[in-house]
Amino acid sequence: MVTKNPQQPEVNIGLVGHVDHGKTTLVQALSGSWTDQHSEEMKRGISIRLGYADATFRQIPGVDAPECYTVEEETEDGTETDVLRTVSFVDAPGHETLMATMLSGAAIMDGAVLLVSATEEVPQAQTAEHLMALDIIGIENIVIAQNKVDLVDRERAIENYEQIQEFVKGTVAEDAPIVPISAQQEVNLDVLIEAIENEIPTPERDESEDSRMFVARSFDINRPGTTWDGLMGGVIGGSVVAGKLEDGEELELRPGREVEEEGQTEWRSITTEIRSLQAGGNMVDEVRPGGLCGVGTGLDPSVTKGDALAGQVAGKPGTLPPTREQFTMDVELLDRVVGSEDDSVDEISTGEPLMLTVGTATTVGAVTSARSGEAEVKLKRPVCAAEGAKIAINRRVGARWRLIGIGTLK
Ligand SMILES: Nc1nc2c(ncn2[C@@H]2O[C@H](COP(=O)(O)OP(=O)(O)OP(=O)(O)O)[C@@H](O)[C@H]2O)c(=O)[nH]1
Repeated sequence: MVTKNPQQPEVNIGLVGHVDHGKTTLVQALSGSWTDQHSEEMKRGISIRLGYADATFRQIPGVDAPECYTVEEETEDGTETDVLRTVSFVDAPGHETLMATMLSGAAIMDGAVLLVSATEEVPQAQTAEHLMALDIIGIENIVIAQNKVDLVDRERAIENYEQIQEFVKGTVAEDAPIVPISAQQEVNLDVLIEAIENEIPTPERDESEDSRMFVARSFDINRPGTTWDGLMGGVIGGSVVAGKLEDGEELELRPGREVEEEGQTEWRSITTEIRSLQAGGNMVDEVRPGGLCGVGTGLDPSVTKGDALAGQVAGKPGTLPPTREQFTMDVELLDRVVGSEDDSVDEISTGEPLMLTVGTATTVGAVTSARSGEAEVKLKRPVCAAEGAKIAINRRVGARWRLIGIGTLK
C-alpha cells in the first residue's frame, strides 16, 4: 500500500455516487494517505467536507496490462517500478443534504469515478444527481465502478450491470467503461486503475496563465495535526486550478472580507504573501494544478480561522476576476428534479431564494428579476467569478435544496 506520496499529484479525480456505495472504502484501498480531518469524518460515517487522498499508480516492468497496474509500494528488495502518475482523489459526500459540498468539489475535478453498488437498484437518488452535476459542470471523463460485487451472485451482478448501462444511456457517461470491483476485498482494482489511466488523462496545463487557487478550507496555524515549520500566519487549503503559485509571491484573495466604515459595509480583497507551501505532504517551492495544497500566509490567524475564507479565489494581485454581489446569468433548467419521478422544474420566479455554487463558493441569492432563460440574483455573500463561469442552481424543494439547473455568468 502506498503510504506517503513524495510527488505532487498531477490530476484530481472525483469519487462520486450515492451514500454508502463505497467511495471512502475505495479511496482507502487506492491510497494510504489521509488528512486527519478525514479520519474524523470516517468515524462519523459520512464525509462532511471533501476528503482528499493521493495515490501513485506504478507500472511493474515486464508484466502486461492489466496486471501491470498496481498501487503496491516498491518491494523491500528494491524491485524497480515506474511511476505512471500520481493522482489525487477527491471524495465527495454522497449524503443528499451535502450536495453543495459535492458541487464545490466538482469545480476542481478533472474527471470522475462514479461508484454504483451492485447490491441496490440503479439509479439511487444521488447516483442520478451526481451524474447530472458532472454533466452540467462539464466533466466528461468518467469511469463507472460497479462496487460490492462480492456481495451478489453472478446473475445479480449481470442484471445490475445492465441496469447501469440502461441508466447512463443518453448521458455524459454513455461511453464510460463499467468496471465491476470490490473495494473492500480489493478485487479488480488493477482493471479500474487501467480504465482511469485510459479515460481520465491529465489535462494540458499552461504555467504562464494567471494563477488561480480555489480555496476549500482555511484554518489557524494552531490546528492540531498541522506542522508548519516556523510559520506564524493563517493557512488556506485548496486546489490550484491554473498557473502556479510560488513561495514568496504576493497573493490576493477575493471577495476578501467585509469591512465596516462609517456605517457602510463593503467587501474588500485581502492581500498577503505566500510564506510557505505544502503539497503531497511535503513543503515545496511551487504548486501547480493537481491535488490539494496548503498555503501558509502572512495573514492574522483570526482571519483564516474556522474556514472563514472557504469559497474564495486566490491569485496574483490585480489578476483576479471581479467580486460580484449580484449578477445576471443565462439559465438552463433541467427537465425534472433529479432523483424524483414526477417533479417537473418550474420556471425561476422573481423573489425566490436560490442556492448557487460557483467554483468552491456556495451562497444563497434572491432572484431580483427572472425572464425565460435568464435570471438576475442578489447574493447574501458575494463571489469572485469570471464571465462565463458555470453556476449550479439549487431550489428549495420540501426540506432540502435540489439541483434544478445550470447558469452561465453573463
Ligand atoms: N462487502 C463489501 N462492502 C463494501 C464494499 N465497499 C464498501 N463496503 C462497505 O459499505 C459501507 C459503506 O462504504 P463507504 O466507503 O463508507 O461508503 P461511502 O460511499 O464513502 O459513503 P459516504 O462517504 O458517506 O457517502 C461500509 O460498511 C463498507 O465497509 C465492497 O466492495 N464490498
